[in-house]
Amino acid sequence: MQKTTDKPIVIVFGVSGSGKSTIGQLLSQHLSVPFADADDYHPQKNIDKMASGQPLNDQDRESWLLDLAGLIDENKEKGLVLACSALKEKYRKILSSGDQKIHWVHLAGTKEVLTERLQQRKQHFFNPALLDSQLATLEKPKYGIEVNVEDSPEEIINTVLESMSSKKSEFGLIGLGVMGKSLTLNLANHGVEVLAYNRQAEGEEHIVPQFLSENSDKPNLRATNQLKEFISELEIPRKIMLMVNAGAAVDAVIEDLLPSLDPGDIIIDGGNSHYHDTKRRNDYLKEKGIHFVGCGVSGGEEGALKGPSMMPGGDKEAYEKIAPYLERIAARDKNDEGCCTYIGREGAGHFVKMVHNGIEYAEMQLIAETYAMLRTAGMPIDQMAELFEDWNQGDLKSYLLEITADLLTVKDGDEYLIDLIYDAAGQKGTGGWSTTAALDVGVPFSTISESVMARCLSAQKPLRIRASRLYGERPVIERDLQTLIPKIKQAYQSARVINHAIGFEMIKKTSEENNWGINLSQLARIWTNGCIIRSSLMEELVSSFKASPEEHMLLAPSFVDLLKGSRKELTEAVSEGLQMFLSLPVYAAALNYLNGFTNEQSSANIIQAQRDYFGAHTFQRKDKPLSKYFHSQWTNK
Ligand SMILES: NC(=O)C1=CN([C@@H]2O[C@H](COP(=O)(O)OP(=O)(O)OC[C@H]3O[C@@H](n4cnc5c(N)ncnc54)[C@H](OP(=O)(O)O)[C@@H]3O)[C@@H](O)[C@H]2O)C=CC1
Ligand SMILES: O=C(CO)[C@H](O)[C@H](O)COP(=O)(O)O
Repeated sequence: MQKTTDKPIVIVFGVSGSGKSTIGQLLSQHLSVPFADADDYHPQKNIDKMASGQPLNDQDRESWLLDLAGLIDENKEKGLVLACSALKEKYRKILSSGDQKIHWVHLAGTKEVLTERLQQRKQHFFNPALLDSQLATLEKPKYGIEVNVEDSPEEIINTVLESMSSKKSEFGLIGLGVMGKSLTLNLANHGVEVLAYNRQAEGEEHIVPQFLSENSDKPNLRATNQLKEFISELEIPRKIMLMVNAGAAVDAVIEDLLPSLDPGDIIIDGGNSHYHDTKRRNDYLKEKGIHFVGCGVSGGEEGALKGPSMMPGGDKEAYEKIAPYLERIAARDKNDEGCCTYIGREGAGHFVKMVHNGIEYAEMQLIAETYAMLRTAGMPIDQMAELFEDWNQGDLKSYLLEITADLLTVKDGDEYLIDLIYDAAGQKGTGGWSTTAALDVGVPFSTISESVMARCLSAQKPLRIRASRLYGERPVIERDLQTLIPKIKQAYQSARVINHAIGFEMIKKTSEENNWGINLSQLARIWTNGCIIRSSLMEELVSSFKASPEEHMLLAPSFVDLLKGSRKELTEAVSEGLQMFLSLPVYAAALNYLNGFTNEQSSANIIQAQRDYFGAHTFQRKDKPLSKYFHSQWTNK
């Protein structure tokens, strides 16, 4: 993270003869910060080489530049003006490898002026004949400020000070919706000079002025509804995060930006984009020299403000440039590390966010099914809120359980608000996309796909009303809550474990297929805080995947013990719920997965025989090598 402090770090750079030391010393006096001349930090072998008329090569410069980067770091509180040639971008990259914001001042002059200055120098080790080589080496940056060496020192100092006081923003964010507003404030609260943009759509003209007036106490926060201004007011390379709706809006914003961007600029898509779209955008922008990072963000409005979980993927080089920003605003794990890690190439970041949401869908549905069982068995809402609150103190602790306990306490007049909410679930796509993606790699995904289907079925409310009238009332079967509650608690715990195993298995398989190298333990770590599926189970998964990264989660001894110990309760809870005519698709899917997963002999021999019977699809035999395929004539008729 480039931190801006009262004591700035300024690097005055340019070829020999440009006056770096003179201007640097004057600047240091004006800014009241120490001055250092990079030439004084050259090892003797470099000085000798230059004095003998030989130019330094990159290898000669590397350790010198690293020493200078160390000097900058040592001075980050005191500030520093450093005079240094820093002719190439890669040298400047080493100098700016720390977390300090650097003000770059380029002293530029013509060859004639510079030659004349060098010829007037006395007792200096530089050989004027090397000027040509230095001018050829110089790569002018697109950032920082360029001043003319022919101006007087006073004029140069004034120009530099003026430019430093009218600083551009270091990070841009597009889309001041629910997430964009919170992320912008999060960045600003962490000292980032952030500039936000929201289009001036009809009826939305108030967004930018209102946002600014609500946050007028933050001097490092700016906002505009003029795209041109937004682009020109960002430091180069530009770092622009999009928080707009997934799909066409992301492409539209990219197209609007492209004509004004420069090679090396970085676009970060923080929305819930489809990972195939992210790969496509990655390839498209790469051709144009623009870096693209598809970054899953989870935590909702509050998480985005106080610390979300961040899942960046795509261009690793670009990620490294924005990592300090993302890691700084991310939630902290229990060891105070940021809940943000590079996930993998292409759309890997958005892929894991999509599966995160799949796991989220099923976790939400499990709580909804638990509510349905307890409610049907006669538990009042207030007691259920207390029960969930109690469960949330132990092994079942999770953000989703916590908010459910809370939302069950909310009343509207005399009624619980939950009883007034129309029971048709919405969805924006990620759960369904993850189901399709699971089918692409052939991974069983039943808890998650069932949770998507449950939302689809819930949305058919008018049809359900008619059907319920035709099929009649549910049977009223007396349930003893005291015996049912512990059963459901164990069933809930085991179904959650199975659901997580299904989600992580899908990530493992897809990562292998795409050669993304996703580290499941690290992924679980960044999901321990900030995101919607954070839980104590997730904490357990960090060490479980670390111990056996290649193994199926349900083969870990601790989970084998847990599921063996609660299988009976899971079966009984599902059975009792079904007898109450309740729809429990995710509980049932979890149980069916467990039964299928742990049965050595499945019934798929029948499927294979049927396929071969009607379609000559062939089959393998248990009593023959699996490399051989057989076909039978089958009919005895
Ligand atoms: N809400 C949540 O909990 C989470 C959402 N996400 C994802 O983050 C993204 C943003 O979500 P959220 O903030 O909730 O959405 P909002 O609907 O609140 O905000 C969307 C923003 O996108 C802007 N926008 C939409 N279309 C365009 C366009 N064509 N050109 C320029 N700007 C456009 C809107 O501008 P205008 O106001 O002018 O319409 C608005 O600022 C989505 O991909 C979402 O799935 C991710 C994690 C959590
Ligand atoms: O990404 C999220 C949380 O992690 C969003 O809240 C997302 O919108 C939830 O998905 P849906 O709207 O389909 O329920």
